[in-house]
Amino acid sequence: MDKKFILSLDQGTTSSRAIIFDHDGKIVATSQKEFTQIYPKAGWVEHDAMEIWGTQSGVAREVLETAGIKPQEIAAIGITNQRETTVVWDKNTGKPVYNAIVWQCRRTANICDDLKARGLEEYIRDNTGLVVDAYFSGTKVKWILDNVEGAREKAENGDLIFGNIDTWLIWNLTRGKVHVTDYSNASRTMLYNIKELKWDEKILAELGIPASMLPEVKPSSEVYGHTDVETFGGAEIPIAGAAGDQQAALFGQACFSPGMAKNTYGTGCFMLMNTGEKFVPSNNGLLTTLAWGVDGKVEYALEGSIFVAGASVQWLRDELKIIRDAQDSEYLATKVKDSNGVYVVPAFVGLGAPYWDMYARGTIVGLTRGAKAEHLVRATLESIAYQTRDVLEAMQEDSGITLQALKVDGGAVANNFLMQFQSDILGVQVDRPEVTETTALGAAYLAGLAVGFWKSRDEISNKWIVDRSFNASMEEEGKEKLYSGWKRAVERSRDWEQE
Ligand SMILES: Nc1ncnc2c1ncn2[C@@H]1O[C@H](COP(=O)(O)OP(=O)(O)O)[C@@H](O)[C@H]1O
Ligand SMILES: O=P(O)(O)OC[C@H](O)CO
Repeated sequence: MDKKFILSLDQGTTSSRAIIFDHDGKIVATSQKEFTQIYPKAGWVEHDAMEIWGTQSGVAREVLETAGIKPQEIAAIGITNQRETTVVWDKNTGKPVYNAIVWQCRRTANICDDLKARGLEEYIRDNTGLVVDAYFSGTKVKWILDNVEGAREKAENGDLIFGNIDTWLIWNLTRGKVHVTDYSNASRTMLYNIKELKWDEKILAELGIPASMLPEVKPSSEVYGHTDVETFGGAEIPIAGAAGDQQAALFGQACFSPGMAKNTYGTGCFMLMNTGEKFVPSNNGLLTTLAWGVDGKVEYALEGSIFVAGASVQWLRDELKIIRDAQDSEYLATKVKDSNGVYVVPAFVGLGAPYWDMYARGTIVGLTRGAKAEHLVRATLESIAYQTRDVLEAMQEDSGITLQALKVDGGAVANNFLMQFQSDILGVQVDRPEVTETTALGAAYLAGLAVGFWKSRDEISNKWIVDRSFNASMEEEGKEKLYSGWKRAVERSRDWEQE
């Protein structure tokens, strides 16, 4: 049977998605399911790893059925995932010993403080490219070993294994045959030495994590194994690519040359710039990370990680209940001419780049008696654009490159008000491509390249098509005044949580 499609599995923070792409890189069918967000305490975030597997395998089967495509027509599967989120499971039973600890979770802030107090910050930055923060997987693994009864003993006996969501999905898709990750995901653990390309023994020892728990690190475009015969009605489909969702989006946006950058607006917002085969350290609060391993080499990226972007729109919808749907935010924001001096700093889980403040918390400032729900909605959307300016400035400083245009993608780029305000506040053109599911597309490209479905990155670059460009039209003085208000608001949010 002709293999005409690639199936991409995009396991995000709030939903599991399966998308089928054709040879033109166009979406043929999509299936998506949201899953439970678990908040056991303030600042803690968990997912049920079995629910993640259940929803992800469910949407994969569903998308094939609804599109009327047989599993035998799928040339390969590509995996992309929310990064850093940590699963530890028993390799004999396949059962997680604890809920997945999500990248946003702040419970390990004290473990991070301890690493800093022991003087490890510089070593970790130089060797993993990361700042010491509860964001990354390493301290989450330690927390599980320290807090789940019997876990440390089992881990030391070699019974427990660790993985981010890519590893967890590949393990389940192959029914426990394959325990791997790719370079991009490994680089988010704070356990992987991105210069020497190996697990870092010193950090593992400092955190007390047995090396036997760790997956084998592989290129991002390679056949890791095949799906178990029972998963997709008898077909053994090659699993041929994997990358963390932000790196996959960089690939899907065809940012293949040094200096090319994209910003993805999902739950959080993540700006990545390709820096080629060079490890570029940051002096301005960004991360250095592995973009991918492809064609026998690894490439690096600079990253600005913003923890809360679209999630703040979900907060307006689910907690404040002032919008019914994320897309209502655009209509409400445009009903007022400005935010009336209101700033929302959505530091619900602390602040990521460039501030790295685990103790910052959400703040609303500038309220007056005339402040309306519309102003709050507008200020929330504007906060996404301001945070992006914070990281763009850091990135231009670190790379020495002034961006002429920014490629954007992710769920929230559907919001035209946000995109226009983004361009205005940056003073940079914002380019939205036709396919905004760039994360899934990047994973599809990685898998397709591994099995010869696509031949080269050049072939892929030619498929990138712009849908709409937004051009900056705000005058300089007004723009700078608004931005300086944001900087003052951020200061108010900092160092708040005292636990
Ligand atoms: N029209 C919109 N305006 C603003 N935010 C939106 C809009 N549509 C979706 N979003 C936000 O985008 C996010 C979903 O984007 P998605 O790329 O699917 O995220 P993730 O992969 O993190 O789950 C949600 O947080 C949602 O609130
Ligand atoms: O689920 P997303 O798309 O918000 O991505 C989450 C990031 O991978 C966290 O690092």
